[in-house]
Amino acid sequence: MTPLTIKGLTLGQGPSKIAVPITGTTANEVARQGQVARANQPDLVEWRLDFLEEELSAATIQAISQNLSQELAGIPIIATFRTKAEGGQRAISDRDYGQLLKLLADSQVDLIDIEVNREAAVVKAAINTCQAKGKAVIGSYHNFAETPSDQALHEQFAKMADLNVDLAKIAVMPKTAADVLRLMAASQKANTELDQPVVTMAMGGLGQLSRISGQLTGSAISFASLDAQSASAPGQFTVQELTNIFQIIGGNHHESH
Ligand SMILES: O=C1C[C@@](O)(C(=O)O)C[C@@H](O)[C@@H]1O
Repeated sequence: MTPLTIKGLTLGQGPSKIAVPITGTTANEVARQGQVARANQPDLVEWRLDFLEEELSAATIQAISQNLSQELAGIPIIATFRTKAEGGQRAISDRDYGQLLKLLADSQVDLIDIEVNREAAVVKAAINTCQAKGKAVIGSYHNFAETPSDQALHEQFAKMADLNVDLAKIAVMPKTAADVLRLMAASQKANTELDQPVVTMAMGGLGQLSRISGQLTGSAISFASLDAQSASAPGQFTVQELTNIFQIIGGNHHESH
């Protein structure tokens, strides 16, 4: 695995980095959450565009990303449109998804989340465009229903590696303790096999341990909500909680690899 450095922040080396999602439904609310996020000094901020109830025009994306980038003063920004099909707020056609990712490639964000299971041509073109514009691509796969088999998890990581993404992220829903442990083991294995850093989580209360065990699993980023009301996925700690936990357990040191 080769660590990835963005705006001076190195992912895949040292402690797991904390990303705070911004889930505002209006531009004003996004700006307000951006201010609160900055006060908490996270390593990264994730702008969840699927929460926005405005039209995702080029002008809107430019304006909001520029505002966030100024407000966050150097904190790297991830842009994510989590599609309904993968547990997000809004449905989108493959064509519109591809268009949106192109707009994001021209915006002020630093990393772009791309769901790798959309139409293959759309995914490939979007990855190329984003990387050509200097953005880091997070290949992502979310399963809100279950934890797929070990083989299926392996195949998802392999697909992301083939697509040459910059980070490979998998989030699953565990139904049993064994599912959580399988996800963590798949993460640890992928972390030793893939060239890119991995990001993994088992969602929900059952999966919470997976959000604080990056030193074992290699997960390079853990997502934590601004407050208990604005979680972007089940099982997230708040940023204050996660910061405290990482102070106690030493965050994440990759010496074991
Ligand atoms: O990919 C992820 C991970 C996540 O789903 C979580 O479970 O923390 C939260 C999302 O906002 C983010 O895009």
